[in-house]
Amino acid sequence: MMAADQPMHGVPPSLSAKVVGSFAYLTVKDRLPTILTKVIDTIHRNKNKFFEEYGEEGITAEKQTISLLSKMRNELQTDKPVLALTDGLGKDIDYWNQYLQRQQGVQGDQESVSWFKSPWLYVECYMYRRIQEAVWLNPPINDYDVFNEGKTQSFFESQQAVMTLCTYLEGVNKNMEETSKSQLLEHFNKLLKVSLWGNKCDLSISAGQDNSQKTSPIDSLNSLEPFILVDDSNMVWSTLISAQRQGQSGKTTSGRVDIVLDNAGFELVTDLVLADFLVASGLAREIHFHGKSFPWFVSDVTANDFQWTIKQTMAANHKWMSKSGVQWQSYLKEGVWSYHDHPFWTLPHEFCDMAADAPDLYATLQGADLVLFKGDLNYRKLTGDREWDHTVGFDTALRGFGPAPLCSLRTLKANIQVGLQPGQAMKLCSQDPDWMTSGKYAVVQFYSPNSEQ
Ligand SMILES: O=P(O)(O)OC[C@H]1O[C@](O)(CO)[C@@H](O)[C@@H]1O
Ligand SMILES: [Mn+2]
Repeated sequence: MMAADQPMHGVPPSLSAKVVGSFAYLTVKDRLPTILTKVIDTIHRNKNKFFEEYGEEGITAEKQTISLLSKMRNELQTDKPVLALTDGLGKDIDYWNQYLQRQQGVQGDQESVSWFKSPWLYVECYMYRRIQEAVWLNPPINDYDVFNEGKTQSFFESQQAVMTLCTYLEGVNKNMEETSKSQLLEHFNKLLKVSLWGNKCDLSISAGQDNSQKTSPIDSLNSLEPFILVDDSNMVWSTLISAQRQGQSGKTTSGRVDIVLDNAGFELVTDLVLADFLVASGLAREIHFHGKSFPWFVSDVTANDFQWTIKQTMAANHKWMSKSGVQWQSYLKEGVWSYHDHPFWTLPHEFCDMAADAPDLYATLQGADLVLFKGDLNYRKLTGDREWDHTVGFDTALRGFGPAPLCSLRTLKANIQVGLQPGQAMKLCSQDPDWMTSGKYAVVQFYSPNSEQ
């Protein structure tokens, strides 16, 4: 495993809060402490609930969790060294502690691996792991999801948009038999873009503020088109088409699509709707969803969120929404859809480390015909969260990561972007200085290992 920021020929340094005034700096200085304060507040507000469930033990656990979190907030704000994990509870602990040791080797000594001096990707991931450590160390509240309230709220606030989307899906699926290939392509493009823009709705960029979808997701698509900086959706389409094979019986079978999920709430619904369409249209045979094994980056999907969302959709008091939920549940039951998690998704590693550090996960992804990576954090990990020139190719920034044809569906919320045309970034900078962090722009960026010479 390479530690981040290791000097390597031609590979730029990691983004870091050590660059005063940078987006990384502002995130570590302001946004992360705000998130931590909200977590502390949430736990405190739920004190009575813990008491009702567990009595005095619940209250003691609440106090101890808060004290560990306040301690961490203080370490962060005073730029203290990153500490080894102590919970001994996750399968991931050795990976985290080895990563820290390597960072110490790269950055010089123990002192220098601190919150502001280390790679941003590393310390930001580490904060979420330390939140989990504080919770895990405190039974009986150790299975409490500190971000659950925000995730469920964002789902309920997007109800109108979810209903619109499920109604649209019903219209598409109902006429599938008579759909021509060009109509199919049109539906595919729409639902891929809905899933793309669904990524605007994460809760971590807004430090937990309301960020739900209020307008019709289908109607907004045309006006959003100019904000897509790279659009490789035609390559995603052709990958799906070329994965279709004629079976012996003359029946066509299609490929497997893996979706590396990002946020719960509206974004997850857009991903489920896309997955439903891919199966119903025969563009995919099987969908594997990948989520997080513990609460992560405020709004990311865990197994619990995944099941909860499908149950809520089933139980909705809206004909097409509940029909969709029932369909999704049966896809899961039949194994057409499956949900997976792996500790690697909640490690700080760049994805180019996956083949060496999580070979089982890499091999799993190799079984897919297409892997869709949702969201900003996945993009940061795909590209290593490094100071790449904007015109560097996506393939270069992936640094050998390519288990299968892959596509990033991401709205820009961090100052990294590769694969742009010469001059494109300069123009954006002059029109809209916040273009990389506002979530207003997006990319559909594709790479296939099969097209390598
Ligand atoms: O949910 P997403 O799209 O991965 O976004 C996570 C957000 O958190 C950040 O890491 C910022 O703290 C950004 O990269 C991004 O804005
Ligand atoms: Mn997220």
